[in-house]
Amino acid sequence: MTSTTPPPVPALSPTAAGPAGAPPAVEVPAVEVRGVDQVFPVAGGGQTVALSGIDLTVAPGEFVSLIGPSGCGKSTLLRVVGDLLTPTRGEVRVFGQEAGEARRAQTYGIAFQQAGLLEWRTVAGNIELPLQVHGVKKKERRERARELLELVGLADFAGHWPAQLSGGMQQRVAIARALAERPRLLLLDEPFGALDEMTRERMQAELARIRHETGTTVILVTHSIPEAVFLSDRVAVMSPRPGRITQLIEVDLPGRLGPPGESGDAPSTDDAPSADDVREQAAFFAAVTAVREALRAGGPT
Ligand SMILES: Nc1ncnc2c1ncn2[C@@H]1O[C@H](COP(=O)(O)OP(=O)(O)OP(=O)(O)O)[C@@H](O)[C@H]1O
Repeated sequence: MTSTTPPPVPALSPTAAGPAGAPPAVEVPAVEVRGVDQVFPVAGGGQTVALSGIDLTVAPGEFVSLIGPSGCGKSTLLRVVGDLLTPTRGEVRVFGQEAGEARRAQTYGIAFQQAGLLEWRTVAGNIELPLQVHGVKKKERRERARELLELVGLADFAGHWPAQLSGGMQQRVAIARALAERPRLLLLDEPFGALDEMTRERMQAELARIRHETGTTVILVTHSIPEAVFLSDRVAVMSPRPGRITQLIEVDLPGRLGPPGESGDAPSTDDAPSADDVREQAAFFAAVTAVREALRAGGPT
């Protein structure tokens, strides 16, 4: 006899629960990329198909890395998300807005491999620049720059000139500047690519902490498998050109710092395992292997 017991009603997740009687509130993704192609014309005729049929959804507060062989379109995809490039086909929405609207609403913070600091402005002056451009009053700018310098561990360097800082310190200033307007989405293109290995690992730990403290959604372009695994909730593996996302690999490292309030077994920044401990976990090596195999399966790197 067939059971007539109704299936259990699934518990509503906090994001799906609306007020009594109201339809459930659906969480708006931080980023939605649908069917994006990017084609560049080539001088003398012809074209380069940089991206083909890209679909990607990033949840609020999530950290996603883009990894793939050189020239596969990682930076192009980041630029499309950041409205620095209009896709040939397809659609991008950022926190429910069309990408151009999101840019005008100052949703983005962007940092690239070169820190790109203005040599004639002090460290604090560089961080204040986007605020100044948008008319924020001097006192408020000073206060925000002070907070950000604290956040990136450069509280004593406000009055220094960029040329007086190491590469790693300059990159921290660039990240502080990208965070100045409290963006909901941080786009990072190889921000640690020019740094030596030790500095790079330290910066990765800093970025994990900054993300944990600010709750910012992050998309990172990187060539480094361990970097992607250390930082990301998911790693998007891309094929050689034309770039497609061939696999999305979830990374779950016990106790690692995650978004605010979701730090796994780690109750606070102080009690979280050290970055070195995270990098020595079996789960870390397993995720590195999974990404490496996905890259190999996608074609030559
Ligand atoms: N503005 C442009 N005009 C023409 N072609 C471009 C342009 N930007 C990128 N491309 C081409 O698109 C392809 C993807 O470039 P992109 O820089 O996105 O790759 P990538 O994966 O970030 O590379 P890398 O890892 O080497 O930095 C490359 O073939 C590149 O030459």
